[in-house]
Amino acid sequence: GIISESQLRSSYDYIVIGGGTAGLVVANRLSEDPRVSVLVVEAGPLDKGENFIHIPRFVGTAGDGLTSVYNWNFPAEPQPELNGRAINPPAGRCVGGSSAINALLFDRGSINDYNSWEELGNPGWGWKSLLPYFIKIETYNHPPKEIAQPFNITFDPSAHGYSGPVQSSYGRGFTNQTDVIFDAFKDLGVPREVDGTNGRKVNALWGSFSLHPTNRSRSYARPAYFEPVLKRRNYDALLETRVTRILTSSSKGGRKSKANGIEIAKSSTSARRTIKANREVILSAGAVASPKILQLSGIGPKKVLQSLNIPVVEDLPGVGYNYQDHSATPVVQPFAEDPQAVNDTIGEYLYYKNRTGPWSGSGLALGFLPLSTISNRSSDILARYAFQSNSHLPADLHPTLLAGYERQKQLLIKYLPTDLTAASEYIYGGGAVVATILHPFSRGYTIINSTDPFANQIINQRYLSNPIDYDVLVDQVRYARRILATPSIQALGPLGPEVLPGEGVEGEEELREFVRGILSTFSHVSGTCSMMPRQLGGVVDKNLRVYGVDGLRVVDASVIPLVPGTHLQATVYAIAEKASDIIKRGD
Ligand SMILES: Cc1cc2nc3c(=O)[nH]c(=O)nc-3n(C[C@H](O)[C@H](O)[C@H](O)COP(=O)(O)OP(=O)(O)OC[C@H]3O[C@@H](n4cnc5c(N)ncnc54)[C@H](O)[C@@H]3O)c2cc1C
Repeated sequence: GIISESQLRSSYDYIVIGGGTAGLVVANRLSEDPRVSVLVVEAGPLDKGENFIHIPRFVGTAGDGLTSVYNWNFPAEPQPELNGRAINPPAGRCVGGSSAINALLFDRGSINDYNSWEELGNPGWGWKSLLPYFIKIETYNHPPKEIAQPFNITFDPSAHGYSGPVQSSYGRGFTNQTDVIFDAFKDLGVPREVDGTNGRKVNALWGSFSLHPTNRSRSYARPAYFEPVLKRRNYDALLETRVTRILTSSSKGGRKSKANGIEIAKSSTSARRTIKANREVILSAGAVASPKILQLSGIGPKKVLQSLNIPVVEDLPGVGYNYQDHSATPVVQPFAEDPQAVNDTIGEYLYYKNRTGPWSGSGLALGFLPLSTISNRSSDILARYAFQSNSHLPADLHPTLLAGYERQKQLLIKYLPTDLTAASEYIYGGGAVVATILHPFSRGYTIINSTDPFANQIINQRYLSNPIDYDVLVDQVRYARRILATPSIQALGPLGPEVLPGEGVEGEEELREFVRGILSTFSHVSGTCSMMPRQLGGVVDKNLRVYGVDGLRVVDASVIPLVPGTHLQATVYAIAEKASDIIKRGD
């Protein structure tokens, strides 16, 4: 159960750092064996059931801005390619982590996305191996006839799970704007897929939400994986406590280190305390915090550690590097008066009456479009990428990281021309098309510049540092305009003039300037403790074990070596379920 510091045992078999999306899965599965003891340490509190956590109408608002209580508020570096703007990556800071504040989209990437993980040197991580785990996490609730028929919501029953912890369903707030983008895609010749969760995550398709099917509140790691097992006597959760360091000792004649516990603290000034791990420490602090904790523990790029006088436990240049994210550009032609603008008085009434109406959410009609669909210069873009020099990369990049980027490049060049890999995602609502780049070529990093665990780390996403990303983003904006210009969208009218990028903003350079001013994050940070061979800059092996340190694994979004063309939560849950099986087997 939830314990106070005074109730801590002096040791546990497994210690899980971070009670977020992945951490709560691992703690749940490991504690299924009553003979082992499990401790989860989470920095944040339990949420208090606020509307902004639970009601679809308000999703996203908990992650907004720098003031939200359940957001880490990590400050990032100003980005030279974004006119000096900084984009702070939101991240959940409560039981459930980012699954408690995300935008509820519950989907999977394409076959190619996961097969490329396997091809990066990770046997057992392709689509076929992951599908059983995608099925295991999910209870899919078919859309009822009254919405499935008028909105033609199709699905592939064989791709879904029906008894997993996470509820996947549709709200009841459907309007004629919900699926109008499908009509626009028809106008543009984009095909419809039956279901994007069966590995064909391309073209026009419906997406469901991580939403409870009857009370229409968020289904996240807390109700799915935490609450049901809290009574287990071998499961302790310590909240509002930060892990400051992983403790290691030398073993095997001093040649290899071993993780044997953690250090914790309530605040920067409070006394530190240590807890022993008899078997393993599992690091699940998320893609921003996990590399920081490794670096604070002496596991990371030697140069960074030595500059701070941190004793080097293991020189791993990849820790904090290969930082990837999805970023979005809106194109807006607003309604003179939006006929579907949410009336909150009616919305609230319907939600509390019978969980219907606009507050209950809907389904999402999405476009996941291949590069050749959104761009008429796709082969030119890929050819230039293939023959590009490394001048856009930091000059002192470690050779293993270079080798890893090179291998990722080969895979992107192999898959981006195919019709089973999406380059951009499109969503429409309220006069706006939001377009998101799914396979960016730029790579960033996050490194510590203080030995104080309570100090901020440097987060430099290096958005658009690879100039070829501009071409994709500019063409993605042009294609969004084509969507808005279709007869289907125009018939929704009366519409005002385009406000973003704005009428007359046409030339390549003008559109680049628009992108610099508007690009925002889709909060899909990944890659910072990549699962890859060590010679490719990897941090963990295919069993998610940290290279060179026994008894230590990373299980969260940071192990994703190449960001998939999808929203990340289902993928993170699936990784954590697979990891739990691996840990139980002792592989
Ligand atoms: C605003 C937002 C919107 C998103 N929208 C979607 C969406 O609609 N659909 C989708 O599929 N994905 C979405 N995502 C992405 C998805 O939610 C995340 O990729 C996923 O939840 C990450 O899981 P994780 O386990 O890696 O990290 P998290 O779930 O973030 O868990 C990490 C946990 O570790 C804790 N922690 C960190 N440091 C310490 C420390 N030192 N000591 C103790 N605990 C610590 C944190 O408090 C947190 O609880 C969104 C993400 C965000 C932030």
